[in-house]
Amino acid sequence: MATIKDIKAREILDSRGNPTVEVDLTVDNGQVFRAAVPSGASTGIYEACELRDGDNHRYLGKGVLKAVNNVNTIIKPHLIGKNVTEQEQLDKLMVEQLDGTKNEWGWCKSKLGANAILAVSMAVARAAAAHKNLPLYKYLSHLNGQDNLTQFNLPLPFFNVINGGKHAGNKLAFQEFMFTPCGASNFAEGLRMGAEVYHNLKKVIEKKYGQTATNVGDEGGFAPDTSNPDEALELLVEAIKKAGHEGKIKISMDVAASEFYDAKTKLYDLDFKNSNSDGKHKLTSEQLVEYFANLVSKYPIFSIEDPFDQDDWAAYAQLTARIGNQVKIVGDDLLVTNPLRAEKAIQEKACNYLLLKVNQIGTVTEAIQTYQIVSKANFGTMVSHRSGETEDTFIADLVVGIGAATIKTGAPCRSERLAKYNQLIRIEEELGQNSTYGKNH
Ligand SMILES: O=C(O)[C@@H](CO)OP(=O)(O)O
Ligand SMILES: [Mg+2]
Repeated sequence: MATIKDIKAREILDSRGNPTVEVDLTVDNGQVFRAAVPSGASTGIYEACELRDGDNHRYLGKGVLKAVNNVNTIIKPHLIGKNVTEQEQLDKLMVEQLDGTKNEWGWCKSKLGANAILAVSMAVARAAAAHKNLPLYKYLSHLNGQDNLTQFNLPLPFFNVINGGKHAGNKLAFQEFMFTPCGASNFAEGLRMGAEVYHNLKKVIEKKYGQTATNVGDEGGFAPDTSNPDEALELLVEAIKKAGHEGKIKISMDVAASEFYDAKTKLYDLDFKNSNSDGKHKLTSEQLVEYFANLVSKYPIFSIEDPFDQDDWAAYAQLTARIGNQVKIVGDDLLVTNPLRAEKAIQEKACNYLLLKVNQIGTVTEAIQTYQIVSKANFGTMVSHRSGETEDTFIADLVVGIGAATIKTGAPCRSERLAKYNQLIRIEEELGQNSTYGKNH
């Protein structure tokens, strides 16, 4: 048995220079296991609570000293002496007994903070994996109810190379334009192709808009000064051709439409970042359905994430009925990795793919639970980073461990993104013949 001897939380900075929570968990033999939580910018309103301090002084972003203090003074005394292999019980103890806050969508973690709870939850999983002498992905596969697997799949990576929405200072409404090297023969080759397209995209953008247009957004993607999604897609198609990977790549978008929906008028403003807007780019849900159907007929599109606002269930169902057999309709703000919202989406046939972000729900146990719920309904799952990231690589092991088919963790540049992609390279190398790539997406 490996028991918890000490837990220490601290405030560190994420990739945007905002405070976030990191935890060091020490077990009885003296080994220390570390975990850090990421933070979103286009956060869904139904996500578990990310506890932030009231102050705005020390940094541009608000601090997380309350969450840190909750780990050090409330969670720690209750976890000391507990067995690290009891993930589910420990997560339950933190969520239900120590926190205990609930809303219509279940445990909302607003007392201790999902950021406080998750950092501990992830560190517990790392400690248990080490105790069982397993790489983290194999231990997470055990938590997913699959013991002694010998064969693992490496996911298709989705590189976010053109940034818009809340993640960039251009006028592009859609937040992310991604591509995936589905024609690669393994993950390492896929990552190389990713970098090749990325570098070619830089040249294409430079030629079209000039040197200053190659500035990057929060996730390392370029942020050219266009407001037109079609134009962004054309740039990507050209870069793929230029890199010589035509036919081997598919494209995905995260529209992050909650960011530009007006609940009063029920309109989506595709020009929401343009202060000189003539107001001509406001679309109804029905018009947006047509818009997406048209894009799907023109480009090799794999998935569309958050095509509508997080409460526009009817529009989701309409789009899924219309093009859901050709493309994945991915729920991020819609599902927020929440078991109850996942069940509602299944019932209403609102989408067919889960975006899984561990910090949206706040424990490893609940994240896996949501994955299992959607998997039973034949949804696929894309594991995801946040726009504010750290060097923690937990999600790379998670995607392989639970067997999710796809992952998005930004552009193939910037270390907080590459930390995850590079960890996947290592896992693939370790598995050797026992790995496949890009299966079951
Ligand atoms: O919307 C998203 O999918 C994410 C990650 O790319 O962004 P954020 O972390 O800002 O919510
Ligand atoms: Mg999203």
